[in-house]
Amino acid sequence: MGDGHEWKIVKIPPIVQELAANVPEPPSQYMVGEQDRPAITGSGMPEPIPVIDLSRLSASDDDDSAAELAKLHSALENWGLFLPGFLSEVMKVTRGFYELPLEEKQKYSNLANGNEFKHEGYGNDMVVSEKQILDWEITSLVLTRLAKLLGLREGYFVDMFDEDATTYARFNYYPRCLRPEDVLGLKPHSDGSVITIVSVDDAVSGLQVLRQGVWYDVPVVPNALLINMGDGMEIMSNGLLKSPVHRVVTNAERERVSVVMFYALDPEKELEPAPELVDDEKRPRQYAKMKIKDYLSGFYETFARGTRVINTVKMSE
Ligand SMILES: O=C(O)CCC(=O)C(=O)O
Ligand SMILES: [Fe+2]
Repeated sequence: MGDGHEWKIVKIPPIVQELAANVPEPPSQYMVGEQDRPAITGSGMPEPIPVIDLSRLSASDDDDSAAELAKLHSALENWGLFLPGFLSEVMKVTRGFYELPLEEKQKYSNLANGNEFKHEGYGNDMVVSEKQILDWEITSLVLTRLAKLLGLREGYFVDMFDEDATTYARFNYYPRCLRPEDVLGLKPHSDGSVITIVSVDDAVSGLQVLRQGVWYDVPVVPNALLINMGDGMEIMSNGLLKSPVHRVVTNAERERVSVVMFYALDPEKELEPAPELVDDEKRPRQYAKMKIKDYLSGFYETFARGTRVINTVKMSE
């Protein structure tokens, strides 16, 4: 995750997109073992993944926002993720951003030191940046509400994202695969971020989430975003919020894409439960302290082996 770590790659695999274009059947190393075979369609849902209205969530303290906060709480307890009622929200946040006073908007300026042009930021040529800022606006709103939900100071999580915090975008492309029952698009994992925003393919499903040992399909909602908790949030919340294990199955008929924004902390910072959420009697500390950059380097290694780095910092009961 852009932490400057260099990876020793044992063998460089072929680019899957090229492979898919040239060979009809996936080679054997892409086939998962018998016990890991993906059921291409997940099980029927015990209840739908909630759609949360972010504008209600941000309303001043009234019944509406309390009800929405309760809904968010149960979404995260049950799924670790939720769908923000999105399109109208983006319009609102966009409008809100442009309505900010000039000096506020210029905090996001695409000019460094007043004269060096950056690719991202507010200014005359603001192409990529708009979405980035909106994503961050949404992320900080959610982080504020999560802090409140956990009984922390509202700015608790937002303030942890200092200027060295890393935002990392991943563009996933899953080619068509003739053996979807044998080949996964993305192995089961939880994200190493604090929070992740996913813009999923608006037509092709594939993302599945694990809940109590059962895989469920995350439904395709056109133009929707999906927000999920990452390991950083599970650790900082001392396990009160869970970072869901998810995977992507392949599809024999259609290719699929997704764009994922991971919000992670400064690699030099330590990751550990918020002291306010640790209580030696009622809720002992569940995770040991670890430097973010060590966590992230462990992340890639354990991901490659199909295990979870979070298990390495879990305290034994
Ligand atoms: O493709 C997706 O829907 C999810 C991708 C994902 O989980 C990831 O990139 O970490
Ligand atoms: Fe993920």
